[in-house]
Amino acid sequence: MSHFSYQNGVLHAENVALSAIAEEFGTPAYVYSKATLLDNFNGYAKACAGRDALVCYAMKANSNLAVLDLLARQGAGFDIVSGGELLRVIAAGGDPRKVIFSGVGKTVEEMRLALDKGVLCFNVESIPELHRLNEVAGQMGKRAPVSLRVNPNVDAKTHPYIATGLKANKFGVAYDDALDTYRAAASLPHLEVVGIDCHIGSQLLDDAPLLEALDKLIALIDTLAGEGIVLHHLDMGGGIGINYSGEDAPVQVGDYLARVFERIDAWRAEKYEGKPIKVIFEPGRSIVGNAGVLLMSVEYLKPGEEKNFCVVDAAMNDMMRPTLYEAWMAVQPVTPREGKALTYDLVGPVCESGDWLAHGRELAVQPGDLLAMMTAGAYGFTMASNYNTRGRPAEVIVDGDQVHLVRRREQPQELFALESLVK
Ligand SMILES: Cc1ncc(COP(=O)(O)O)c(C=O)c1O
Ligand SMILES: N[C@@H](CCCC[NH3+])C(=O)O
Repeated sequence: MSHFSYQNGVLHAENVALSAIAEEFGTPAYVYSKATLLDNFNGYAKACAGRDALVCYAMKANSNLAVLDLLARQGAGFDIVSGGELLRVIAAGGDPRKVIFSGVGKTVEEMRLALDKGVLCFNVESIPELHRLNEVAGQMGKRAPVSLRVNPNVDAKTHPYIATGLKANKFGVAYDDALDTYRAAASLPHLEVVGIDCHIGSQLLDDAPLLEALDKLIALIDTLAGEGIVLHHLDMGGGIGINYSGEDAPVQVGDYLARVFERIDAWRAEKYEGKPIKVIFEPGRSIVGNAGVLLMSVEYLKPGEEKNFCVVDAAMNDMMRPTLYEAWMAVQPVTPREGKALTYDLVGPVCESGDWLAHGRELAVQPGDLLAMMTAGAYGFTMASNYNTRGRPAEVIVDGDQVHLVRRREQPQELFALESLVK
């Protein structure tokens, strides 16, 4: 459930009017609802209660330290894809022993850092990566815990740019090569094979492809067990979608997890005398997506013969999803006004024709009005850039009637502070 609602004609985050936040912190600004964030995490935690299961929040979706801290305090682990993300987890008070390290391009330095901090597992994506990790662990006198990211070749039925589980994608080890890759991993002295994982794509509305992937992983675990390679955990990745349009009907997290556990329990009962296997999930979007909005102001209205443009102070550098995926994001006035609505393209000040946030929206607006892009908490700020020397937005967390500035707006001078002139 999301805690953004109209109260007395003004859009609120929990008990705080977004207009008050705009006045205090300026726009554009990302505003997050703590209650929504925790509700979403607790949806996973409840479905996992009493089981050997770990929810490793995929922090690429939103890695603000305050968000990580709130989730760590609920017991979350983290799915990371860089050494930088690991340092964020630690800075936020998260436990590295609950960290899963994913990604196709881990560097030697990143492997060293992760081994030194004692992460739970490396999700390895290729044979060369296995060899590099074996070497680095050997130099450090350690054994690296390893899971193979298997690419189960199932169609996630999502936008091609965010599907990851097909043969054509760069991710993971091909299903048909997985057995040989496990044998290679098991033969390396400084690796300890502990698990298996997959992540087939993002914004999945239906869990059928995920369950299909699960069946394939189960079959592989059985084959491996037959060879004496016994796995201790099964990581389903992330991918559960959210309702962007008001009409998307994503599978409920509780229902999906129940179906996963039902299959796993039946399989373990039949083949392993009921001995459980640890289950890991790596959700990102379904934890933070509907917990955030991007608050912006209308700068100019430009009526035209072909199109009307509503120029706002947020842009593609603040929120990439429309430009990158042609993603449809809901936009709502903070204080809806009476009067004639026009059809607008919502665009930012960046010098690119691709700088748009929404196309063809019916809006009754005037310059100075506030708009909120809804469901913007995931892959919003984390994908923001400084293009056009634009400072990235402030980030604010609302908790009931309290407002916390959790990242201040970047100032222009900070954007070139690392640069120097040719001597
Ligand atoms: C390896 C991995 N795990 C988890 C996630 C989180 O996915 P989502 O935000 O769709 O839950 C991603 C991103 O798609 C990912 O690449
Ligand atoms: N960033 C993407 C999802 C990619 C997920 C990362 N593997 C989005 O906004 O939808």
